[in-house]
Amino acid sequence: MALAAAGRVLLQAGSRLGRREVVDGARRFANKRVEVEADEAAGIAVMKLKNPPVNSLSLEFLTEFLISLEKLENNKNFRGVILTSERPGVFSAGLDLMEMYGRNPAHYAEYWRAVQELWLRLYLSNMILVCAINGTSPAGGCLMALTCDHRIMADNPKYTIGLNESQLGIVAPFWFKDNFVNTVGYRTAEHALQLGLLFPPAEALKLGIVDEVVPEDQVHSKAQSVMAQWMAIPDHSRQLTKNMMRKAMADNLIKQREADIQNFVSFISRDSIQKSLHTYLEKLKQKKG
Ligand SMILES: CCCCCCC/C=C/C(=O)SCCNC(=O)CCNC(=O)[C@H](O)C(C)(C)COP(=O)(O)OP(=O)(O)OC[C@H]1O[C@@H](n2cnc3c(N)ncnc32)[C@H](O)[C@@H]1OP(=O)(O)O
Repeated sequence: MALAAAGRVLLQAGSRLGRREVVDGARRFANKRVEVEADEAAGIAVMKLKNPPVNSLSLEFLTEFLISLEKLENNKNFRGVILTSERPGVFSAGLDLMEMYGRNPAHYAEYWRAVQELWLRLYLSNMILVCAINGTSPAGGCLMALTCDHRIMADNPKYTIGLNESQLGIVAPFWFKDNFVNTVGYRTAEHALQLGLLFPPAEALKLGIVDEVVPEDQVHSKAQSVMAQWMAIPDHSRQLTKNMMRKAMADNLIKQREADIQNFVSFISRDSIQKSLHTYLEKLKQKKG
């Protein structure tokens, strides 16, 4: 119910957003931060994250992304979505640090609700989600990929993926942790989460964070062929199976959603946590100079 109500609000906002055009038979919805190439005849859409410079998951990005996803979910002709980055090199830098630094509690609460919504919508999507990870994908970026049914990563040792929150002096919340544990197993997760490890493609493959590693120029063609394989499975049996595997974990967040928001707000508002974020942001700046 809560998801449906949130969806209606998003759709109302969505009707005021976006530009449409038809390119090579595929409809393109181009919001500012998300580009969707929607091939209705094939039943497949490619969603490209487009939030320069590093595809951080800002509140504006999350709103636009959720609107685009909702449009696809509401059109029964669409059965599959390929998630990728419009900027090869960075899939997503994760949650936007500026949404969690120096803001007020009401802003933190609004932001966290949107982050929860992103995870719930992707994790519980009835559509087939294939992630074409064409760049680095730390923390929230990794979480987005973990919600997908199949993950393909570009074979470039410069790219890394994982949940590095610990390195920032923050803590991955229980539902990030649960999604990670269900993907890589308890011991690997315990080790990687405490150290905030980021893994290059070959290691990510060994641990099961990604399902395949392919040469960089083949990520998209591979995503299309994997999608074709998944599309051959009857929707009803695939969807019921997905729901059976995922519902309990999603319900666990849904029933504690408000408490999780309060927990985030009080954690992120602490002086010590704000100081850690400040230090991390400074480090990012220094890396440039
Ligand atoms: C109880 C609950 C507790 C709280 C739970 C919170 C869970 C948090 C989850 C997260 O996702 S936290 C975010 C984690 N992300 C990172 O650690 C990635 C940081 N970024 C990088 O490592 C690099 O930027 C990059 C992604 C490897 C790309 O490197 P590149 O050299 O291409 O770009 P940069 O010069 O480093 O960055 C350009 C520009 O973008 C800013 N920026 C980078 N990442 C973020 C971000 N996540 N949010 C906001 N802004 C970001 C960076 O500072 C630069 O800004 P300017 O200096 O140009 O102003």
